[in-house]
Amino acid sequence: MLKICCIGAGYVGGPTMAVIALKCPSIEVAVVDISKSRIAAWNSDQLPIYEPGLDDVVKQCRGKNLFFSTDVEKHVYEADIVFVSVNTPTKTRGLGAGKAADLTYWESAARMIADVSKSDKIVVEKSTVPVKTAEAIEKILTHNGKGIKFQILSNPEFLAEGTAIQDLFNPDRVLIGGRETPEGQKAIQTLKNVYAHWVPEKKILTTNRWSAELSKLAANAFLAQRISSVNAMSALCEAIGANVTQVSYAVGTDTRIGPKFLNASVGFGGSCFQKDILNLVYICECNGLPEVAEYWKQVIKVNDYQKSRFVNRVVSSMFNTVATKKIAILGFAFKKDTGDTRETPAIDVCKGLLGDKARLSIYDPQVTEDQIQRDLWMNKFDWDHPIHLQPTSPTTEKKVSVVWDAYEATKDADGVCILTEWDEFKSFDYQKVYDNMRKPAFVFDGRNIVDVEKLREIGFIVYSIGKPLDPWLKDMPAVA
Ligand SMILES: NC(=O)c1ccc[n+]([C@@H]2O[C@H](COP(=O)([O-])OP(=O)(O)OC[C@H]3O[C@@H](n4cnc5c(N)ncnc54)[C@H](O)[C@@H]3O)[C@@H](O)[C@H]2O)c1
Ligand SMILES: O=c1ccn([C@@H]2O[C@H](COP(=O)(O)OP(=O)(O)O[C@H]3O[C@H](CO)[C@@H](O)[C@H](O)[C@H]3O)[C@@H](O)[C@H]2O)c(=O)[nH]1
Repeated sequence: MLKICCIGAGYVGGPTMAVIALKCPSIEVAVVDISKSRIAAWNSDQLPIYEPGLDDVVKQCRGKNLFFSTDVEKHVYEADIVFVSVNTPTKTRGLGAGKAADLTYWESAARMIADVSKSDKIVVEKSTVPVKTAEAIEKILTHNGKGIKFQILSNPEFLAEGTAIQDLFNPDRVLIGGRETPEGQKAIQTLKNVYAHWVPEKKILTTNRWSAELSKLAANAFLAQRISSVNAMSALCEAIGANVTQVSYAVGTDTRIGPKFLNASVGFGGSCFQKDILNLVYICECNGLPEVAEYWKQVIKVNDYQKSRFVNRVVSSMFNTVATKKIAILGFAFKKDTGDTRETPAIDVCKGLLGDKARLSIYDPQVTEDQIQRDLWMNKFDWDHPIHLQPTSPTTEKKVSVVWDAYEATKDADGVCILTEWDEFKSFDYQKVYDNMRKPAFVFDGRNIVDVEKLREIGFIVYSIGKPLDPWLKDMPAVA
């Protein structure tokens, strides 16, 4: 029986391996992690991540051909194929700080593989890594002096959170990069055979390792660039009275452009886009391409601009101060259908409002108070390390309360900010919300999900990204 081990039981390792186990009953899959609490959660009824459809897949395979364990060395030793899906955060110190990927966890996983292995193995890069990481890892693995042969493949993951199971069941493509030698091609074929259990052959692309590594960074940069482009247009729409939804629809009907990923928002979040673009920028700079680096850097600058523009709108609309005012924050996760808050725009918006001394009442159906409090006080990039290495939750800050009921969050509030597009926010009883708020009552929709006209009829002053401005907002101080 072919044995697979995946190092890293996170948002990628967990769902990816669960789907491999489901689709390949003849393969034994072990997912290992240094975090005891995470593994305990994978073995319980309360999985460590919220992902639609995941519970069902895990329940079908766990204990049969899918196992979660902290015995990292045993499972690596036994495996034929070892996936590495550990954190690759942005470096906070030293060379390349603030841009380059920190490969500490990857390197320690590679050294451990070299130490415990007694048989030949295929090692698969699942984490998103800088170009040429496979080569560097190969050097660590092949210097073990034990004569064991390793083939390193790059197999980047393209799933998006909130739709991970659908994405894994029906991927646009599976990308496998390997050496162009006969041994490299054989390893590619072995991994291809795993995916071929459910992915049509024409969707399994094979390349050399550098192309595979770069394609992952490039795909994320292209996706994020679309969002920054439409967000840049949203600022212009507000200035001239156009409607960004109409503009992006008109633009997206051009089949060369396509309609997806053109929703204006308060900004993109998530653990990948910013980190991977910074990584790409660093690689460009290291390869003597400052103009190319500058081009991609702009995608992040526009994203930061969009978040601060939103905060400025809130403050300027409310008589240029939110000090002591209660602002309800609806949604904290970086997108709907996930409890993940890594790099969520809500962090920057909340910090901006707190900087102006607002009181916040936060509601998100999937994010805990502990997580929110930690996010609001953690340093940049600290969030992307294994959980047990992250700072613990600070003492509760009086200006932030976290509640489990959206109506409670909005009660007696001066303003409401919608920061995640949870479906439930679309079908709210906004009359009830209005009746229980202080007047004038403001709604700032960072996701363009509310019916603006209906809310204005109720009496709200409404700001919606990239939409013609409410007459109230037009007379307010200029927004930076
Ligand atoms: N989250 C996504 O949607 C997504 C999608 C595609 C690619 N990626 C990439 O995949 C990688 C993992 O991302 P993630 O979101 O799953 O991260 P994560 O933080 O959810 O999971 C990583 C896990 O690795 C564990 N770990 C770290 N070092 C270890 C070691 N030496 N031995 C055993 N376990 C170790 C951590 O404890 C953690 O549980 C990153 O490179 C990321 O860029 C993420
Ligand atoms: O039109 C859009 C689409 C998305 N977003 C925002 O962009 C962010 C990222 O969304 P999404 O890409 O759907 O989620 P991720 O889980 O971050 O997935 C991205 O990052 C992963 C990690 O590398 C990749 O595997 C995926 O292919 C890539 O889509 C979120 O804050 C969204 O709200 C918008 O603002 N407007």
